[in-house]
Amino acid sequence: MTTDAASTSPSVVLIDANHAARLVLERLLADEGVQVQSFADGADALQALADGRPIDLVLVSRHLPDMGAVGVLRRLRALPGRAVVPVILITGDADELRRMHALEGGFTDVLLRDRPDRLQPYLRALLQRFGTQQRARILLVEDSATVAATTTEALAPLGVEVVAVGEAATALARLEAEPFDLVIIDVVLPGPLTGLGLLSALRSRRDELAELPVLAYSGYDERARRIEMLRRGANDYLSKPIDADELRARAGNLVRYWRLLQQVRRQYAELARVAVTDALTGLYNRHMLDDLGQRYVHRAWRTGEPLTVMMLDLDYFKNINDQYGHDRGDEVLRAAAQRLQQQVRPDDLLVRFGGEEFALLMPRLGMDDVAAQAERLRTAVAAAPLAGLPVTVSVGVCVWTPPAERARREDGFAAEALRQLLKCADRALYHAKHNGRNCAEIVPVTDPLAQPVIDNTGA
Ligand SMILES: Nc1nc2c(ncn2[C@@H]2O[C@H](COP(=O)(O)OP(=O)(O)OP(=O)(O)O)[C@@H](O)[C@H]2O)c(=O)[nH]1
Repeated sequence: MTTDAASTSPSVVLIDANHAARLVLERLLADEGVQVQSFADGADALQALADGRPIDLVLVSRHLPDMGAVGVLRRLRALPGRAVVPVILITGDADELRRMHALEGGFTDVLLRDRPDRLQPYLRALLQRFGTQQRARILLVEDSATVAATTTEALAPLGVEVVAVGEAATALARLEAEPFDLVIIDVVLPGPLTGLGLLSALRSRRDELAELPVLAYSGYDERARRIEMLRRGANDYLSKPIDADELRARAGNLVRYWRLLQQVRRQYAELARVAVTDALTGLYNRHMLDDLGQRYVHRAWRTGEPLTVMMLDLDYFKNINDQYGHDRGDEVLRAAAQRLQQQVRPDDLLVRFGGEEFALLMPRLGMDDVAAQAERLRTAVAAAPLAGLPVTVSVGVCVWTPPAERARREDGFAAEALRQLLKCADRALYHAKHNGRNCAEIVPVTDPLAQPVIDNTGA
């Protein structure tokens, strides 16, 4: 029986004389999205396998009407293009000795007939590999059109897209412009940039092309050349004439390695994002304030430009929770964060400091403008309801103007200065709350490392 399916799914040949067992396996394979060709005897199967179409896996039972599984394996290996296709022996009993025998005899693996479910992990791995390679793009850098054509043909069963270029400089331009998962480079190339030059150009970059997998190959199988390519950062090396099976296996490995690396990178970036983001409001959290805030302090010290630190705290927020529930309180917090975010400049740093309190760092904002800015933020919150409720905010502001004479500061200065500036803004906030809320209090500071004087606010 032959199941027609899209040529993009993996192909499995099943050879089993037992009709019922065949049906079970066919169903299992079809459920996994695999194309199945199944046969009841060895001769028919071998005849079908002789046509050279890509096959990803062969499953064969121990006893067939016309020959044993070992006979199928031996004849299969002699067919063109079938030297490395994985062949799994299906058997009713497999004690350790028999299993070892089968593996030594050349079978890839042994599976028990009454445990067809054991086949599933094998199939999943196959499908995963297949799925990964399907979408992969390979750049082939080869000056001979004939070799480029045969190499592209050899890679075809992987389901990858192969783009062939004849020169290293063109390759570099394509790599800069489009995403690829692997570069296959002929070591000897025409033009000023040889294969070795292209490899060095990639490895000396500062972007992710520096790590893009490179499979180098050459017709001159010199040990020294091979070692030099590997030393310069090639991930693998092949000698011409290229063995198509070996090329596919090596290229497939490198593509998988690259995909895995990309996946790990994406996960790492996501983790890093989550670590500095407040889940409720989407604003940066306090960790980010500690980290980025020190850079704001360094920049102010380096340039002499003022830095304003604000603490903004929603008024009587507990009442909102008590009266309307915690969920509504959350909605108000989200809306407040959004409202404030709309008011700040791109290089201001707004974070959720905790609870119903926000911190805002505004570089280059000095005493002349700070009152207007604080008032703008305060009125932005009070102007319209947040999540349907009237809300006001109190603002504590600390404005730091670095002195005209600035010596180099010791390590740890920025962290401590930031801490003091936040403390100062927090004390100003306390005054704003004390003075009736829905207002701003501003404190000027020249040296954040000296205890700031709070009581001379312009309140
Ligand atoms: N819904 C919600 N409430 C929170 C969250 N974090 C803190 N709170 C609540 O915010 C309230 C803060 O109350 P208080 O510190 O007494 O301050 P307040 O009621 O805003 O009063 P003043 O700041 O003095 O104007 C507490 O009830 C906390 O439980 C949160 O993530 N979601």
